[in-house]
Amino acid sequence: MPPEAVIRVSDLVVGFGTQTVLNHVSLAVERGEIFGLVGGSGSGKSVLLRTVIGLIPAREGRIEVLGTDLVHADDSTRQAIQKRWGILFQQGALLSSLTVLQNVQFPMREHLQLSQRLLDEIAKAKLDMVGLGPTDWHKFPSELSGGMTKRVALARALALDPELVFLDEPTSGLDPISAGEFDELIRTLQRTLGLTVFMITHDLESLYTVCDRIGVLAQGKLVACGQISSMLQSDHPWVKAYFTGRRADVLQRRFAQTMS
Ligand SMILES: Nc1ncnc2c1ncn2[C@@H]1O[C@H](COP(=O)(O)OP(=O)(O)OP(=O)(O)O)[C@@H](O)[C@H]1O
Repeated sequence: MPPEAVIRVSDLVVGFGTQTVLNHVSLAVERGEIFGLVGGSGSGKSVLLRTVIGLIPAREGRIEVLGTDLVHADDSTRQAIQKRWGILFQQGALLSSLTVLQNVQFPMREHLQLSQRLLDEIAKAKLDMVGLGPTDWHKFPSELSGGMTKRVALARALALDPELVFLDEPTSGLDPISAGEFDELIRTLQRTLGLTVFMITHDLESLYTVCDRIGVLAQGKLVACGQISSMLQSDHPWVKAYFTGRRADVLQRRFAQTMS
């Protein structure tokens, strides 16, 4: 049986005014994989993610998520699908007036009717999953480090037990050790919870270590899509420069060792 696509984007065209940002982009993200989307600054990665989750309208094309055509879906169908995904926005986007625990409970309050005791229990369990404990429960976002903020945002993204999570540059702004730990956390959660992950990243290390497949956007098109090994063989100038440039050297050697 062919793998099941959790996200299927076909011939997508998105633009603003006279600018076409995505020009007939097609891609599929399979169930259970970690798909990394990469591309130069301004290449349309965030626009693609925002269009898939319904924040930006498509001019043409088809977007299917979890088997539902979202371009033509009515509000209630769309809301039912939205409950099945979680999103980690770039800066964490925590509500500054709410504590860590309350931030994680926020989506549950919106979508579920649970007692306060149950909300507390679930939120604490989600925070435990991302490595945060009782000393962090009652802190406000301003009292958190960058890494902790990302962890709280991830716990919130997991609040409704999603099948699919969207991560917008999950390791940006983290030092290399924290970024590595966060990558490991994503991988562990993806395996234990059976998640499908769609993530935008600039982080080469993440692309090498956690992504099962990678898609590359350039000039409004998906110019490469596949495993890291196919990125290393690509003739596209941007893909070549990105994956085989000097910065990529150490990772490439490490990758070659693991493959031999
Ligand atoms: N709401 C908007 N209105 C008008 N233009 C927009 C809007 N959002 C994005 N754009 C334009 O779309 C293009 C792609 O932007 P996008 O944010 O998707 O880039 P990106 O690949 O995510 O970049 P980065 O890696 O720097 O975050 C840019 O030219 C940007 O100016």
